Amino acid sequence: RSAFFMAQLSHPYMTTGKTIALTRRTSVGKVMSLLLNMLSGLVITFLPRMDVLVMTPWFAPIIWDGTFDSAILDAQFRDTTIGLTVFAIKKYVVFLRLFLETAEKYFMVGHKVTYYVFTDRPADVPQIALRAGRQVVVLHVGSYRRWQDISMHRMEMISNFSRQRFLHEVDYLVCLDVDMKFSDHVGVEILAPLFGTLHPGFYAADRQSFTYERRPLSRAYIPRDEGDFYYAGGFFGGSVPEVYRLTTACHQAMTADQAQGIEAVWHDESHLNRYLLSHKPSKVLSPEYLWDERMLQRPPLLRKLRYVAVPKNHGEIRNR
Ligand SMILES: CC(=O)N[C@H]1[C@@H](OP(=O)(O)OP(=O)(O)OC[C@H]2O[C@@H](n3ccc(=O)[nH]c3=O)[C@H](O)[C@@H]2O)O[C@H](CO)[C@H](O)[C@@H]1O
Ligand SMILES: [Mn+2]
Repeated sequence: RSAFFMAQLSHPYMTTGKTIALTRRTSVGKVMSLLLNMLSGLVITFLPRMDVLVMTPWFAPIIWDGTFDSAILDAQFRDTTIGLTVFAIKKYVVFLRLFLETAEKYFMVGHKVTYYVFTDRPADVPQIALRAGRQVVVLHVGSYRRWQDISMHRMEMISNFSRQRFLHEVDYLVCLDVDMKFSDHVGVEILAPLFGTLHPGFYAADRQSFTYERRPLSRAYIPRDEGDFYYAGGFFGGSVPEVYRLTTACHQAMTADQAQGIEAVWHDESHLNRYLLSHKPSKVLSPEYLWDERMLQRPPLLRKLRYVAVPKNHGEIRNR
C-alpha cells in the first residue's frame, strides 16, 4: 500500500497538463475519491492503525496486526526461551492434541519453546511431532472436584513451579487455557515483563460494564470508577519473576477470599484483573490473541484470529 502511494506521488500526471485533462473528464466525486485514496495511503503509511487504540495511557503498546515487524523482533529475541503453561486436568486432556499441534504451527516458530503440560492424566498426553528446539514437559499434578477450583489453582501451581524450576529453565512464561487452538502467528511480539490480553467480550466496552468483582469483601474488588481494561483469564504472561509475583499474589488473594467465605465472580480472572490494575502490564494484547467465533461476530478491525476458542459442551466436559 505504501509503495503504491509513493508511485502515485511521483507519477508525472500529478504535475503536468494530464492532470487537468483527467479532472475535466471526471466528476467532483471521482476527484474526491482519488484524494481520499491518497489520504488513506498516507494514513496507512505513517499511522499503521487509525481504527484501534495502539497504546495504553501508561505508554504500553497494544499489539494489533500491522503494528510490529516480526523480522526485527525475531532478531531481538533470538536467544530467548519461552515456557508455555497449559493445564489439562480430567476431561480437558481431550483438548491437548489440537492445542499442541496448532501451537507447533503458529506459536513462537523459530524460537526455543518448552510446553509445560500440567495434568492428572500423564498417560493421556498425546505424542506430537515437535520442531527443533522445542520440548514437552509433563507435570503430574492433583485435581479438584469443581472446575472453578481447577481454574483458580492454576495460579498456585504456576507460582510453585516458577520457583522450583521455571526460573532456571525459561526466560518468559505464557499462561494459556487449553480449550483453544492457534489459527495464526503468535510470536515474540507478545513478550514483555508483564502482559495481559483484552477480553474479546469487553474490548469496546466502558469500565462500568466490565465484569470485575464488585463486592468490597473480596480481595478482587474493583470499584465502578476504577479499571483500565477487562483482561482475559486465558492468556497472560511475562518474565518468570513477574509471572511468579503475579501468580503468588493471585493465589494469596484467593486463599484470603476462601477464608472469608467468598469466591470472586469470575474466579482467577477476577483476581488477575485486580492485580493488573495495580501492576500495569508493559504490553497489552488485542483480542486477535483471544477470540471466540461462536460468541462474537468478527469486526473488520480484527484482521487476524490468532488464538480461538474450541467449542466445548460444558455439561460433558466440566466437573467430570
Ligand atoms: C478464555 C478465557 O479467558 N478463559 C477464562 C474463563 O473461562 P473458561 O470458560 O474459558 O474456563 P475453562 O473451562 O476453559 O477453564 C479454565 C482452564 O482450566 C483448566 N481446566 C478446567 C477444568 C477442568 O476440569 N480441567 C482443566 O484442565 C483448562 O486449562 C481450562 O482451559 O474464566 C475462567 C475463570 O472463570 C478462567 O479465568 C479462564 O482462563
Ligand atoms: Mn477456556
